[in-house]
Amino acid sequence: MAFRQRREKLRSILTGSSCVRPGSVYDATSIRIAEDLGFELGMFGGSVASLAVLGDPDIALITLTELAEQMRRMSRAAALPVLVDADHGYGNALNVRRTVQELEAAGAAGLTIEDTLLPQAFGQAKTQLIPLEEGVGKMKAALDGRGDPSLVVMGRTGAVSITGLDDAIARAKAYEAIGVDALFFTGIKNRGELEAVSAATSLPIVLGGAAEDMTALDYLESQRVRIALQGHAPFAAATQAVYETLKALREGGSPKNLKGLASSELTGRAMREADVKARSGAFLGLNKP
Ligand SMILES: O=C([O-])CC(=O)C(=O)O
Ligand SMILES: [Mg+2]
Repeated sequence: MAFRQRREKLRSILTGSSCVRPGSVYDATSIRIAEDLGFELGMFGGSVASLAVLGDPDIALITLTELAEQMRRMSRAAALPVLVDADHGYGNALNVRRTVQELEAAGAAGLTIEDTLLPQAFGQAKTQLIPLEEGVGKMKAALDGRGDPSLVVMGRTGAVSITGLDDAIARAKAYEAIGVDALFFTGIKNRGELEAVSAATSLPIVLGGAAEDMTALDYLESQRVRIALQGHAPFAAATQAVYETLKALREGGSPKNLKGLASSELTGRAMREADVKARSGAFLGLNKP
């Protein structure tokens, strides 16, 4: 599916009236599994990008080249639209523009640019934000970097839990005024905060995690939340499975007694084996009598 169509699918989620929970994806296999399970959208978080590519924590060590290459691998493997966490855009506003160009070329359906100060500043243990004006410049640069107008650009802020609700609202309104396609909030802890940001803005909302009493889809829909993240359990599940498997083998277990392995049918589906067989027939002359 052309990148444009993937982006239009993401746009239709944002302009619709339902709230979807994206599948957390991080490589070619995970995106295909999410696609096969019927997820409408994949979420490629910065944290799982760091884990999948570097095995490192989410502290802005991954480079734009590495992130974009991982995105390209996913868009080559499946047609599921993917929303990419582009962190702070890998530098200042000019870097943000370049980041948008690279992720667009890699097939992202949408991306988020956040106003967090990254990487962490010297001597500052707590998360800090860049000034609102700098955030505005980054959002402007992100929109300017778009070659395909269907690419979704989201303005993201974690201000609610860092500088407070009023500042979060001021930032969201400023990003909305510039023309971003959606507002992505992290750090919202209760219904009152969500209702306040929703009442003060009019764009579709994406919620990066929510308290237990805020997860009902009809409630989220009533607050214009169109995408609600659910963390990155698939990567944690994969890590545990690799651990258990290696441990069992290291302790002398036999490969045939291992538990929890993908069946050959599931592996075959993830490898798109039927398509490969059909191509082998068509292009390698394997179906000739
Ligand atoms: O975007 C997300 O999925 C949440 C996040 O910031 C990350 O995982 O890095
Ligand atoms: Mg992140």
